[in-house]
Amino acid sequence: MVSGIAGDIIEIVNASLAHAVVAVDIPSGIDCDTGMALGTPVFASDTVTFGLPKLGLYMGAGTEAAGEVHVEQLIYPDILLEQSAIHAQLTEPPEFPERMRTMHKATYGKVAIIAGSPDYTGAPVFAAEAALTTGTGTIHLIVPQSIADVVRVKVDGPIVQAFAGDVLTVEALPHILELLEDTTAALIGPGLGRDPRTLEAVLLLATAFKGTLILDGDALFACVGHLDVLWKRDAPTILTPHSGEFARLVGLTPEDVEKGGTLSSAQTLAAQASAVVHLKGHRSLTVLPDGSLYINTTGNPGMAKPGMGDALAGIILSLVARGVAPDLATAQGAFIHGLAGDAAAEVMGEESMGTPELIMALAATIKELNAG
Ligand SMILES: NC(=O)C1=CN([C@@H]2O[C@H](COP(=O)(O)OP(=O)(O)OC[C@H]3O[C@@H](n4cnc5c(N)ncnc54)[C@H](OP(=O)(O)O)[C@@H]3O)[C@@H](O)[C@H]2O)[C@@H](O)CC1
Ligand SMILES: Nc1ncnc2c1ncn2[C@@H]1O[C@H](COP(=O)(O)OP(=O)(O)O)[C@@H](O)[C@H]1O
Repeated sequence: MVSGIAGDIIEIVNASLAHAVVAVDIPSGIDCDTGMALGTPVFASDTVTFGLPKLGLYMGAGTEAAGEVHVEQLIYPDILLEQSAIHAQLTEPPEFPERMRTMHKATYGKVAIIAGSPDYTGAPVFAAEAALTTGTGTIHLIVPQSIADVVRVKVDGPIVQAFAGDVLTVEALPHILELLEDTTAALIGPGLGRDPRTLEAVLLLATAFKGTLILDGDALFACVGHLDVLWKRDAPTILTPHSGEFARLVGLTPEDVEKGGTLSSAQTLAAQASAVVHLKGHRSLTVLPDGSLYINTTGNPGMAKPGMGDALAGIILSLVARGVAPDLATAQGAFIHGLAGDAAAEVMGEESMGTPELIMALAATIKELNAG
Protein backbone atom coordinates (compact mmCIF):
# COMPACT_ATOMS: atom_id res chain seq x y z
CA MET A 1 0.00 0.00 0.00
CA VAL A 2 1.29 3.47 -0.79
CA SER A 3 0.83 5.74 2.19
CA GLY A 4 2.60 8.49 4.10
CA ILE A 5 4.69 10.93 2.12
CA ALA A 6 4.52 8.78 -1.07
CA GLY A 7 0.71 8.82 -0.90
CA ASP A 8 0.73 12.60 -0.38
CA ILE A 9 2.95 13.11 -3.44
CA ILE A 10 0.60 10.94 -5.54
CA GLU A 11 -2.37 13.11 -4.45
CA ILE A 12 -0.46 16.25 -5.47
CA VAL A 13 0.50 14.80 -8.88
CA ASN A 14 -3.08 13.67 -9.57
CA ALA A 15 -4.46 17.09 -8.64
CA SER A 16 -1.90 18.99 -10.77
CA LEU A 17 -2.98 20.80 -13.92
CA ALA A 18 0.01 19.49 -15.90
CA HIS A 19 -0.75 18.61 -19.53
CA ALA A 20 1.14 15.37 -19.24
CA VAL A 21 2.03 13.10 -16.36
CA VAL A 22 4.59 10.55 -17.49
CA ALA A 23 5.17 7.48 -15.37
CA VAL A 24 8.51 5.76 -15.74
CA ASP A 25 8.31 1.95 -15.78
CA ILE A 26 4.95 1.75 -13.91
CA PRO A 27 2.67 4.34 -12.27
CA SER A 28 3.38 4.47 -8.53
CA GLY A 29 0.66 2.66 -6.62
CA ILE A 30 0.08 -0.10 -9.24
CA ASP A 31 1.16 -3.70 -8.70
CA CYS A 32 3.30 -4.46 -11.74
CA ASP A 33 2.17 -8.12 -12.01
CA THR A 34 -1.59 -7.81 -11.47
CA GLY A 35 -2.51 -4.17 -12.15
CA MET A 36 -4.08 -3.99 -8.70
CA ALA A 37 -4.18 -0.51 -7.09
CA LEU A 38 -2.15 -0.39 -3.88
CA GLY A 39 -3.98 2.64 -2.50
CA THR A 40 -4.50 5.60 -4.84
CA PRO A 41 -2.17 5.23 -7.84
CA VAL A 42 -0.71 7.97 -10.03
CA PHE A 43 -2.99 8.53 -13.03
CA ALA A 44 -0.47 9.08 -15.83
CA SER A 45 -1.17 10.32 -19.34
CA ASP A 46 1.70 8.14 -20.57
CA THR A 47 3.87 5.38 -19.16
CA VAL A 48 7.26 4.61 -20.60
CA THR A 49 8.36 1.11 -19.69
CA PHE A 50 11.47 -0.73 -20.76
CA GLY A 51 12.43 -4.00 -22.34
CA LEU A 52 9.24 -6.02 -21.95
CA PRO A 53 5.60 -4.94 -21.38
CA LYS A 54 4.64 -5.24 -17.70
CA LEU A 55 1.34 -7.04 -17.23
CA GLY A 56 0.15 -4.60 -14.58
CA LEU A 57 0.00 -1.89 -17.25
CA TYR A 58 -2.73 -3.77 -19.12
CA MET A 59 -4.85 -5.26 -16.35
CA GLY A 60 -7.17 -4.06 -13.57
CA ALA A 61 -6.69 -0.50 -12.32
CA GLY A 62 -3.33 -0.43 -14.13
CA THR A 63 -4.95 0.11 -17.55
CA GLU A 64 -6.55 3.39 -16.47
CA ALA A 65 -3.57 4.56 -14.39
CA ALA A 66 -0.97 3.89 -17.11
CA GLY A 67 -2.56 5.98 -19.87
CA GLU A 68 -0.79 5.43 -23.19
CA VAL A 69 1.92 2.76 -22.76
CA HIS A 70 5.22 3.00 -24.63
CA VAL A 71 7.54 0.00 -24.49
CA GLU A 72 11.03 1.31 -25.19
CA GLN A 73 14.07 -0.83 -25.75
CA LEU A 74 17.09 -0.77 -23.49
CA ILE A 75 20.03 -2.97 -24.27
CA TYR A 76 19.64 -6.04 -22.07
CA PRO A 77 21.81 -9.15 -22.32
CA ASP A 78 19.75 -11.76 -24.24
CA ILE A 79 20.17 -14.22 -21.40
CA LEU A 80 18.27 -11.90 -19.04
CA LEU A 81 15.37 -11.55 -21.49
CA GLU A 82 15.28 -15.33 -22.00
CA GLN A 83 15.24 -15.98 -18.26
CA SER A 84 12.60 -13.33 -17.54
CA ALA A 85 9.51 -14.56 -15.72
CA ILE A 86 7.45 -12.34 -18.02
CA HIS A 87 6.58 -14.27 -21.15
CA ALA A 88 4.45 -11.57 -22.69
CA GLN A 89 4.62 -9.81 -26.01
CA LEU A 90 2.48 -7.27 -27.79
CA THR A 91 0.29 -8.49 -30.65
CA GLU A 92 1.36 -7.84 -34.22
CA PRO A 93 -0.53 -7.74 -37.50
CA PRO A 94 -1.01 -10.95 -39.49
CA GLU A 95 0.60 -11.36 -42.85
CA PHE A 96 -1.94 -11.92 -45.59
CA PRO A 97 -0.08 -13.67 -48.40
CA GLU A 98 -1.13 -12.61 -51.87
CA ARG A 99 -4.15 -14.66 -52.98
CA MET A 100 -3.08 -17.32 -55.46
CA ARG A 101 -4.30 -16.67 -58.99
CA THR A 102 -5.56 -20.23 -59.23
CA MET A 103 -7.32 -20.37 -55.89
CA HIS A 104 -10.99 -21.20 -55.52
CA LYS A 105 -13.44 -20.35 -52.78
CA ALA A 106 -12.50 -23.30 -50.57
CA THR A 107 -8.73 -22.81 -50.80
CA TYR A 108 -8.73 -20.83 -47.58
CA GLY A 109 -10.73 -23.51 -45.83
CA LYS A 110 -14.39 -24.24 -45.25
CA VAL A 111 -15.73 -22.94 -41.98
CA ALA A 112 -18.91 -23.48 -40.02
CA ILE A 113 -20.62 -21.17 -37.57
CA ILE A 114 -23.22 -22.68 -35.27
CA ALA A 115 -25.03 -19.74 -33.77
CA GLY A 116 -28.26 -17.85 -33.19
CA SER A 117 -31.63 -18.31 -31.51
CA PRO A 118 -34.94 -16.41 -31.65
CA ASP A 119 -33.62 -13.67 -29.33
CA TYR A 120 -30.28 -13.30 -31.07
CA THR A 121 -30.41 -13.08 -34.85
CA GLY A 122 -27.58 -10.52 -35.07
CA ALA A 123 -24.72 -12.52 -33.55
CA PRO A 124 -24.51 -15.20 -36.30
CA VAL A 125 -24.58 -12.52 -38.97
CA PHE A 126 -21.80 -10.45 -37.40
CA ALA A 127 -19.57 -13.52 -37.03
CA ALA A 128 -20.17 -14.67 -40.62
CA GLU A 129 -19.73 -11.22 -42.19
CA ALA A 130 -16.46 -10.72 -40.30
CA ALA A 131 -15.16 -14.12 -41.45
CA LEU A 132 -16.07 -13.34 -45.06
CA THR A 133 -14.39 -9.95 -44.90
CA THR A 134 -11.23 -11.58 -43.49
CA GLY A 135 -10.99 -13.66 -46.64
CA THR A 136 -12.89 -16.92 -46.15
CA GLY A 137 -14.75 -18.13 -49.24
CA THR A 138 -16.95 -20.91 -47.91
CA ILE A 139 -19.01 -20.37 -44.78
CA HIS A 140 -21.78 -22.63 -43.57
CA LEU A 141 -23.89 -20.57 -41.23
CA ILE A 142 -25.82 -23.17 -39.25
CA VAL A 143 -28.84 -21.76 -37.41
CA PRO A 144 -32.16 -23.03 -36.04
CA GLN A 145 -35.04 -23.27 -38.50
CA SER A 146 -36.90 -20.68 -36.42
CA ILE A 147 -34.55 -17.87 -37.52
CA ALA A 148 -33.19 -19.17 -40.82
CA ASP A 149 -35.37 -16.94 -43.02
CA VAL A 150 -34.48 -13.85 -41.02
CA VAL A 151 -30.78 -14.69 -41.27
CA ARG A 152 -31.09 -15.38 -45.03
CA VAL A 153 -32.47 -11.88 -45.51
CA LYS A 154 -29.52 -10.40 -43.64
CA VAL A 155 -26.62 -12.23 -45.35
CA ASP A 156 -25.81 -13.05 -48.95
CA GLY A 157 -22.34 -14.64 -48.88
CA PRO A 158 -22.67 -17.42 -46.30
CA ILE A 159 -24.62 -20.58 -47.04
CA VAL A 160 -27.40 -20.59 -44.47
CA GLN A 161 -28.14 -24.15 -43.29
CA ALA A 162 -31.11 -24.68 -40.99
CA PHE A 163 -31.52 -27.44 -38.40
CA ALA A 164 -34.96 -28.37 -37.15
CA GLY A 165 -36.32 -26.62 -34.08
CA ASP A 166 -36.54 -23.28 -32.30
CA VAL A 167 -33.12 -23.64 -30.70
CA LEU A 168 -30.16 -26.03 -30.86
CA THR A 169 -30.99 -29.41 -29.32
CA VAL A 170 -29.41 -32.87 -29.27
CA GLU A 171 -31.86 -33.99 -32.01
CA ALA A 172 -30.15 -31.62 -34.48
CA LEU A 173 -26.66 -33.01 -33.88
CA PRO A 174 -26.57 -35.77 -36.56
CA HIS A 175 -27.52 -33.21 -39.22
CA ILE A 176 -24.97 -30.69 -37.93
CA LEU A 177 -22.17 -33.26 -37.69
CA GLU A 178 -22.84 -34.22 -41.29
CA LEU A 179 -22.48 -30.57 -42.32
CA LEU A 180 -19.25 -30.35 -40.34
CA GLU A 181 -17.66 -33.34 -42.07
CA ASP A 182 -15.36 -31.45 -44.45
CA THR A 183 -15.05 -28.35 -42.28
CA THR A 184 -11.59 -26.99 -41.44
CA ALA A 185 -12.66 -25.03 -38.36
CA ALA A 186 -15.87 -24.19 -36.54
CA LEU A 187 -17.19 -21.49 -34.27
CA ILE A 188 -19.93 -22.31 -31.83
CA GLY A 189 -21.84 -20.10 -29.45
CA PRO A 190 -22.68 -16.57 -30.57
CA GLY A 191 -26.31 -15.92 -29.70
CA LEU A 192 -27.18 -19.62 -29.21
CA GLY A 193 -29.13 -18.84 -26.04
CA ARG A 194 -29.15 -20.73 -22.75
CA ASP A 195 -32.01 -23.19 -23.09
CA PRO A 196 -30.89 -26.27 -21.07
CA ARG A 197 -31.37 -28.41 -24.20
CA THR A 198 -28.96 -26.13 -26.08
CA LEU A 199 -26.33 -26.30 -23.35
CA GLU A 200 -26.46 -30.11 -23.42
CA ALA A 201 -26.11 -30.14 -27.21
CA VAL A 202 -23.14 -27.77 -27.14
CA LEU A 203 -21.21 -30.10 -24.83
CA LEU A 204 -21.86 -33.11 -27.06
CA LEU A 205 -20.92 -31.17 -30.18
CA ALA A 206 -17.65 -29.93 -28.60
CA THR A 207 -16.77 -33.54 -27.85
CA ALA A 208 -17.78 -34.92 -31.25
CA PHE A 209 -16.22 -32.28 -33.53
CA LYS A 210 -12.63 -33.21 -34.38
CA GLY A 211 -11.49 -29.96 -36.00
CA THR A 212 -10.31 -26.68 -34.51
CA LEU A 213 -13.14 -25.26 -32.43
CA ILE A 214 -13.73 -21.73 -31.19
CA LEU A 215 -16.12 -21.50 -28.25
CA ASP A 216 -17.71 -18.10 -27.67
CA GLY A 217 -20.75 -16.57 -25.96
CA ASP A 218 -23.31 -19.15 -24.86
CA ALA A 219 -21.02 -22.09 -25.70
CA LEU A 220 -18.82 -20.86 -22.85
CA PHE A 221 -21.89 -20.72 -20.62
CA ALA A 222 -22.53 -24.37 -21.48
CA CYS A 223 -19.04 -25.27 -20.22
CA VAL A 224 -19.66 -23.83 -16.74
CA GLY A 225 -19.31 -26.83 -14.41
CA HIS A 226 -18.33 -29.03 -17.37
CA LEU A 227 -14.75 -27.99 -18.07
CA ASP A 228 -13.80 -31.66 -18.41
CA VAL A 229 -15.31 -31.51 -21.91
CA LEU A 230 -12.43 -29.22 -22.83
CA TRP A 231 -9.77 -31.51 -21.31
CA LYS A 232 -11.03 -34.34 -23.49
CA ARG A 233 -10.76 -32.54 -26.83
CA ASP A 234 -7.87 -33.72 -29.03
CA ALA A 235 -8.09 -30.96 -31.63
CA PRO A 236 -7.13 -27.32 -30.99
CA THR A 237 -9.58 -25.29 -28.89
CA ILE A 238 -9.88 -21.52 -28.62
CA LEU A 239 -11.98 -19.91 -25.87
CA THR A 240 -12.94 -16.25 -26.23
CA PRO A 241 -14.59 -15.11 -22.96
CA HIS A 242 -15.08 -11.52 -21.82
CA SER A 243 -14.17 -11.02 -18.18
CA GLY A 244 -17.70 -11.76 -16.95
CA GLU A 245 -17.85 -14.99 -18.94
CA PHE A 246 -14.38 -16.00 -17.78
CA ALA A 247 -15.11 -15.43 -14.08
CA ARG A 248 -18.29 -17.52 -14.43
CA LEU A 249 -16.48 -20.24 -16.39
CA VAL A 250 -13.77 -20.87 -13.80
CA GLY A 251 -15.73 -19.81 -10.70
CA LEU A 252 -13.81 -16.64 -9.81
CA THR A 253 -15.42 -14.39 -7.21
CA PRO A 254 -15.34 -10.58 -7.64
CA GLU A 255 -12.73 -10.57 -4.82
CA ASP A 256 -10.51 -13.01 -6.77
CA VAL A 257 -10.76 -10.73 -9.79
CA GLU A 258 -10.02 -7.65 -7.64
CA LYS A 259 -6.86 -9.34 -6.32
CA GLY A 260 -5.64 -9.96 -9.87
CA GLY A 261 -6.37 -13.70 -9.98
CA THR A 262 -7.76 -13.65 -13.52
CA LEU A 263 -4.50 -14.13 -15.38
CA SER A 264 -3.23 -17.05 -13.29
CA SER A 265 -6.63 -18.76 -13.65
CA ALA A 266 -6.50 -18.26 -17.40
CA GLN A 267 -3.01 -19.76 -17.48
CA THR A 268 -4.22 -22.75 -15.48
CA LEU A 269 -7.23 -23.26 -17.76
CA ALA A 270 -5.11 -22.90 -20.92
CA ALA A 271 -2.64 -25.48 -19.61
CA GLN A 272 -5.27 -27.96 -18.41
CA ALA A 273 -7.33 -27.76 -21.59
CA SER A 274 -4.37 -27.29 -23.97
CA ALA A 275 -6.43 -24.38 -25.22
CA VAL A 276 -5.86 -20.80 -26.24
CA VAL A 277 -7.76 -18.55 -23.81
CA HIS A 278 -8.48 -15.07 -25.12
CA LEU A 279 -9.56 -12.75 -22.28
CA LYS A 280 -11.51 -9.90 -23.91
CA GLY A 281 -11.57 -6.44 -22.45
CA HIS A 282 -10.07 -2.98 -22.84
CA ARG A 283 -6.67 -4.63 -23.33
CA SER A 284 -7.29 -8.23 -24.31
CA LEU A 285 -4.86 -10.97 -23.34
CA THR A 286 -4.29 -14.13 -25.39
CA VAL A 287 -3.04 -16.81 -23.01
CA LEU A 288 -1.29 -19.88 -24.46
CA PRO A 289 -1.12 -23.38 -22.95
CA ASP A 290 2.53 -22.81 -21.93
CA GLY A 291 1.49 -19.76 -19.89
CA SER A 292 2.98 -17.18 -22.23
CA LEU A 293 0.73 -14.44 -23.53
CA TYR A 294 0.08 -11.73 -26.06
CA ILE A 295 -1.25 -8.33 -25.01
CA ASN A 296 -3.40 -6.53 -27.56
CA THR A 297 -3.06 -2.78 -27.69
CA THR A 298 -5.39 -1.88 -30.55
CA GLY A 299 -9.06 -0.94 -30.08
CA ASN A 300 -11.02 1.76 -28.32
CA PRO A 301 -14.03 2.29 -26.01
CA GLY A 302 -16.31 2.72 -29.04
CA MET A 303 -16.06 -1.08 -29.26
CA ALA A 304 -18.04 -1.52 -26.06
CA LYS A 305 -21.09 -2.24 -28.26
CA PRO A 306 -23.17 -5.33 -28.98
CA GLY A 307 -21.76 -7.82 -31.42
CA MET A 308 -18.12 -6.74 -31.33
CA GLY A 309 -17.11 -10.07 -29.77
CA ASP A 310 -19.08 -11.99 -32.40
CA ALA A 311 -17.13 -10.18 -35.13
CA LEU A 312 -13.84 -11.01 -33.39
CA ALA A 313 -14.76 -14.70 -33.26
CA GLY A 314 -15.47 -14.61 -37.02
CA ILE A 315 -12.09 -13.00 -37.73
CA ILE A 316 -10.21 -15.61 -35.67
CA LEU A 317 -12.17 -18.39 -37.38
CA SER A 318 -11.16 -17.10 -40.78
CA LEU A 319 -7.46 -16.90 -39.87
CA VAL A 320 -7.52 -20.43 -38.41
CA ALA A 321 -9.19 -21.77 -41.54
CA ARG A 322 -6.49 -20.39 -43.80
CA GLY A 323 -3.86 -22.22 -41.76
CA VAL A 324 -2.64 -19.70 -39.18
CA ALA A 325 -1.81 -21.51 -35.91
CA PRO A 326 -4.56 -21.11 -33.27
CA ASP A 327 -2.46 -18.97 -30.89
CA LEU A 328 -1.31 -16.57 -33.59
CA ALA A 329 -4.73 -16.52 -35.26
CA THR A 330 -6.24 -15.42 -31.96
CA ALA A 331 -3.63 -12.79 -31.10
CA GLN A 332 -3.44 -11.44 -34.64
CA GLY A 333 -7.22 -11.58 -35.02
CA ALA A 334 -7.54 -9.38 -31.94
CA PHE A 335 -4.97 -7.00 -33.42
CA ILE A 336 -6.85 -6.45 -36.70
CA HIS A 337 -10.22 -6.40 -34.90
CA GLY A 338 -8.97 -3.52 -32.73
CA LEU A 339 -7.35 -1.80 -35.71
CA ALA A 340 -10.62 -1.99 -37.65
CA GLY A 341 -12.38 -0.62 -34.55
CA ASP A 342 -9.94 2.29 -34.50
CA ALA A 343 -10.58 2.92 -38.21
CA ALA A 344 -14.35 2.83 -37.64
CA ALA A 345 -13.95 5.33 -34.79
CA GLU A 346 -12.08 7.67 -37.15
CA VAL A 347 -15.04 7.73 -39.51
CA MET A 348 -18.05 7.43 -37.20
CA GLY A 349 -16.71 8.46 -33.80
CA GLU A 350 -16.53 6.23 -30.74
CA GLU A 351 -20.07 7.06 -29.61
CA SER A 352 -21.89 6.10 -32.79
CA MET A 353 -19.77 3.37 -34.36
CA GLY A 354 -21.24 -0.13 -34.22
CA THR A 355 -20.30 -3.63 -35.27
CA PRO A 356 -21.40 -3.17 -38.93
CA GLU A 357 -19.05 -0.19 -39.21
CA LEU A 358 -16.18 -2.22 -37.71
CA ILE A 359 -16.77 -4.98 -40.26
CA MET A 360 -16.88 -2.42 -43.05
CA ALA A 361 -13.62 -0.86 -41.82
CA LEU A 362 -12.04 -4.31 -41.63
CA ALA A 363 -11.80 -4.44 -45.41
CA ALA A 364 -9.73 -1.25 -45.69
CA THR A 365 -7.69 -2.27 -42.62
CA ILE A 366 -6.66 -5.57 -44.21
CA LYS A 367 -5.99 -3.84 -47.54
CA GLU A 368 -3.71 -1.35 -45.79
CA LEU A 369 -1.86 -4.13 -43.93
CA ASN A 370 -1.32 -5.92 -47.24
CA ALA A 371 0.08 -2.78 -48.81
CA GLY A 372 2.68 -2.81 -46.02
N1 LIG B 1 -27.46 -8.85 -31.68
C1 LIG B 1 -27.18 -10.05 -31.16
O1 LIG B 1 -27.70 -11.07 -31.60
C2 LIG B 1 -26.18 -10.13 -30.06
C3 LIG B 1 -26.06 -11.31 -29.34
N2 LIG B 1 -25.16 -11.45 -28.35
C4 LIG B 1 -25.16 -12.73 -27.66
O2 LIG B 1 -25.80 -12.54 -26.43
C5 LIG B 1 -25.50 -13.65 -25.60
C6 LIG B 1 -25.22 -13.17 -24.22
O3 LIG B 1 -23.97 -12.48 -24.17
P1 LIG B 1 -23.68 -11.35 -23.11
O4 LIG B 1 -22.20 -11.10 -23.18
O5 LIG B 1 -24.54 -10.17 -23.32
O6 LIG B 1 -24.16 -11.99 -21.73
P2 LIG B 1 -23.41 -12.38 -20.40
O7 LIG B 1 -22.52 -13.55 -20.59
O8 LIG B 1 -24.46 -12.50 -19.36
O9 LIG B 1 -22.48 -11.15 -20.07
C7 LIG B 1 -22.98 -9.86 -19.88
C8 LIG B 1 -22.70 -9.46 -18.47
O10 LIG B 1 -21.36 -9.84 -18.10
C9 LIG B 1 -20.75 -8.85 -17.28
N3 LIG B 1 -19.43 -8.47 -17.77
C10 LIG B 1 -18.33 -8.46 -17.02
N4 LIG B 1 -17.27 -8.14 -17.75
C11 LIG B 1 -17.72 -7.90 -18.98
C12 LIG B 1 -17.05 -7.51 -20.18
N5 LIG B 1 -15.72 -7.30 -20.26
N6 LIG B 1 -17.79 -7.38 -21.30
C13 LIG B 1 -19.12 -7.61 -21.26
N7 LIG B 1 -19.80 -7.98 -20.14
C14 LIG B 1 -19.09 -8.12 -19.01
C15 LIG B 1 -21.70 -7.70 -17.27
O11 LIG B 1 -22.34 -7.76 -16.01
P3 LIG B 1 -22.21 -6.53 -14.96
O12 LIG B 1 -20.74 -6.16 -14.99
O13 LIG B 1 -23.08 -5.48 -15.50
O14 LIG B 1 -22.66 -7.13 -13.69
C16 LIG B 1 -22.74 -7.97 -18.34
O15 LIG B 1 -24.03 -7.55 -17.99
C17 LIG B 1 -24.29 -14.34 -26.25
O16 LIG B 1 -24.71 -15.49 -26.93
C18 LIG B 1 -23.84 -13.35 -27.27
O17 LIG B 1 -23.21 -13.97 -28.36
C19 LIG B 1 -24.20 -10.42 -28.01
O18 LIG B 1 -23.03 -10.76 -28.70
C20 LIG B 1 -24.70 -9.05 -28.41
C21 LIG B 1 -25.30 -8.98 -29.79
N1 LIG C 1 -13.14 -0.23 -23.98
C1 LIG C 1 -12.70 -1.06 -24.90
N2 LIG C 1 -11.49 -0.89 -25.49
C2 LIG C 1 -11.05 -1.75 -26.42
N3 LIG C 1 -11.74 -2.83 -26.85
C3 LIG C 1 -12.94 -3.06 -26.31
C4 LIG C 1 -13.49 -2.20 -25.32
N4 LIG C 1 -14.71 -2.69 -24.97
C5 LIG C 1 -14.91 -3.80 -25.69
N5 LIG C 1 -13.84 -4.03 -26.50
C6 LIG C 1 -13.66 -5.19 -27.39
O1 LIG C 1 -14.90 -5.49 -28.03
C7 LIG C 1 -15.18 -6.89 -27.94
C8 LIG C 1 -16.43 -7.10 -27.07
O2 LIG C 1 -16.72 -8.46 -27.00
P1 LIG C 1 -17.97 -9.03 -26.18
O3 LIG C 1 -17.96 -8.44 -24.81
O4 LIG C 1 -17.94 -10.50 -26.32
O5 LIG C 1 -19.20 -8.40 -26.97
P2 LIG C 1 -20.51 -9.08 -27.57
O6 LIG C 1 -20.91 -10.19 -26.65
O7 LIG C 1 -21.51 -7.97 -27.57
O8 LIG C 1 -20.19 -9.55 -28.94
C9 LIG C 1 -13.92 -7.53 -27.36
O9 LIG C 1 -13.07 -7.96 -28.39
C10 LIG C 1 -13.28 -6.40 -26.56
O10 LIG C 1 -11.89 -6.53 -26.46
